[in-house]
Amino acid sequence: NADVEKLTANPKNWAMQAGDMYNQRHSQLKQINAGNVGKMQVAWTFSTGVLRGHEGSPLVIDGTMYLHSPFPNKVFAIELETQKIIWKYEPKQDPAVIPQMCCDTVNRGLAYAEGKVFLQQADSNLVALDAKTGKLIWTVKNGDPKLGAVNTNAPHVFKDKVITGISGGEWGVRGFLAAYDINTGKQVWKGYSVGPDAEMLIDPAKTTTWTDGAVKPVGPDSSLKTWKGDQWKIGGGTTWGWFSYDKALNSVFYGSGNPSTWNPAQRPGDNKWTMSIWSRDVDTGKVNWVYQMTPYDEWDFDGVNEMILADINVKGKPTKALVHFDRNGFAYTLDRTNGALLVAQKYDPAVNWATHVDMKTGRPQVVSKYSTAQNGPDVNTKGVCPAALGTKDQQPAAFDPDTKLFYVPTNHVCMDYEPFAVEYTAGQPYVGATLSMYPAPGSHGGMGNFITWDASSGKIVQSKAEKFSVWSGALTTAGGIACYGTLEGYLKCVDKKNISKELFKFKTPSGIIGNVFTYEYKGKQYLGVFSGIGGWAGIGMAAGLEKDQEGLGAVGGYRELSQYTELGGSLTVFTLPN
Ligand SMILES: O=C(O)c1cc(C(=O)O)c2c(n1)C(=O)C(=O)c1cc(C(=O)O)[nH]c1-2
Repeated sequence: NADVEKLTANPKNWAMQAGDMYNQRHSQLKQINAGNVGKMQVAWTFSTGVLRGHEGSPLVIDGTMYLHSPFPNKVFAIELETQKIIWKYEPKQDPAVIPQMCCDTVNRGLAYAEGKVFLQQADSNLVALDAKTGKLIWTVKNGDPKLGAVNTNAPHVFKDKVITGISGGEWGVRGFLAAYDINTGKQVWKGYSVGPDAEMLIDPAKTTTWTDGAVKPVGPDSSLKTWKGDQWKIGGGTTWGWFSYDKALNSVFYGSGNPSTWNPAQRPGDNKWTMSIWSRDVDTGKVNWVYQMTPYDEWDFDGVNEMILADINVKGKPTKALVHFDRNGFAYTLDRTNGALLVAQKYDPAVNWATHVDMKTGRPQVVSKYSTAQNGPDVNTKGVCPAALGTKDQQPAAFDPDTKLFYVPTNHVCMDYEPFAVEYTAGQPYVGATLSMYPAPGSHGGMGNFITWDASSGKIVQSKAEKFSVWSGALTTAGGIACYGTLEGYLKCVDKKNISKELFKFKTPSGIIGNVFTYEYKGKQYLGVFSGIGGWAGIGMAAGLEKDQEGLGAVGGYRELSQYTELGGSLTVFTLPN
C-alpha cells in the first residue's frame, strides 16, 4: 500500500504495529540514544479504562495517536499536541465472547491506511473507521464466536487488502487467513490451514515445501492424507500472530497454530499444515510455499510467532531471509523466495523435547521420553522444555540492521503435560491435556531471558536473565538501544551492542505485555509502551484464577507476579528532559 509505505518510511510515525512491513521493529530515530536514554522521564500517560492484558502498541500518524484496548476493544484517537481525545469508538460486543477467548481478552492492535483505521474485534467483526471522525465505514464478520472463532490478532494492511486471521485452536476452530478489500470490506480470498487443496488455495503442482534437502511440489491432498477421517474439520491451525509482507515477492508470510485437540492420540498423522510457516500471494492467496516445523504436535507448540524478513548474509551468502523464533524452541532461517531451510537451532539451551532438526527432512528429532503421544493419554510426561507457551509466544522480536542481530524476548519455562480424551462439542473448549509450568530447572531460577541471536550461525550471542518470561515486544533504534518490558512492569532499555548493560529502568503501573514503540513529534523523540498484566502468562491475575490447573496450566509458575504488580491498563510515554 503506497500510503502505508510512505508513512512507514518516515521514522517520525509509527504507522504499523511492527513499524514496517518486514516486522523488524526497528526505528531510525536516534535522539534518544545509548548515552542519554538513562535520563528519560515520563512525558505523559493515558489510561484506557480497561483492566486486562494490553498487547500491541498504539499507532502514530502525522500528529495523531490511535490507541486500542483489550475487550471491549475501545479505540481512541489522541491529538499529540494537547493529548486531547479527538474521538472514541466503543463497539457493542456480547460479553459471551469473553469466555471463548483462551488466553485473556487481549487485542494486538490497529492497522491504518488511506484515512482508515482497522480494528479486528474480539467477536470477530473486522471494522474500518474513518481516521478523522471515528465513524464506522464498514464492518464484516470474519468468524462465529459461538463456535469459539474469536480474534485477538492485529489486522495488517498490505496493498489494497486488510489481512486478518482467527483464534480458537483450543475450540477446534479450523484456521485460515483472509483478505478483505480496504475500501469495501468485501472478502477477496480466504485460505484455510488444513483440508482440501482448493480450500487451502494450494496448487499441488506449484506450491512447494522443503523435503529431502530440496524444495519440491507438495503433491495432491498434502493436508488431507495426514489426518485420520474428518478430524481436520475441527483440526485447528489458527492464525492469531503477526504477519509480514515482501513487496518484491508480492507475498505475505505468517504461521499457523496447533492442531486440535492437545491430546495427540485423537489425531494420528502429521496434521498438515498446522504448525507451519506460509508464503501466500497477496492478491490471490495462492500458497507459494509452506514448511511444517512441528509435524504431529504433542506439546501445543503453536506455530504462529512472527516471521521477520531481513536481507542478511547467511553462511556468507547474501540472502532474502525469513527468520522465525518458534514456540518449539528452534529458531529457523529460511530463504523466503522459495522456502528452503537454511538454519534451525535451539535458541534456549533448556530445549529438550528434540535433539535437533534434521536439515534434510526439516523434521525435529523427538526424544522419546518427552513424547506425550508415545507415553499415551492419562500419563503425565514430566520435564518437557519448553512449556506449551514456548521458548517464545506472541511477544515479537526485533531485528537491528546495524548489529545484524535479532533481539528476542523469551520464556525459560518447562512443563508436565498429561493428555486426556476429550469429545468435541461445538462452541465448547476442546483442550484435551492438563499442564503445569515452572521455571526451567537447573538454570538461573527465572522464567525468562532477553537474548540476541545470530540467524546466520544459529547461535545465541548474549543472554540476559529475567525473573519472569519477557512477554513484551522488543524495539531497537539507530540510537544504539534495545528496549523491552517485563511482567513485573519495568520498561528496560539496554545497550544494543551489549545487552547486559541496562541503561534505563522504570516501573510502570502494571506488568508489561505490550510492545515498545517510538515516534517523533515537533522535533522531539518519544518512546512508549502499554502496561496491563495479562496474556497467557498473566492470565492468573487478569482473569482472577487461583488454581494451577486453571488458565491452561499457566497460573502456577507465574503466581509470584502478584508480589510485583496489579491489574492495569495504561500507556506510558517517555522523552528526554528539555
Ligand atoms: O490456538 C489459538 O487459537 C490461540 C489463540 C491465542 C490468542 O488468540 O490469544 C493464543 C493461543 N492460541 C496460544 O496458544 C497462546 O499461547 C497464547 C498466548 C496468548 C497471549 O496473548 O498471551 N494468546 C494465545
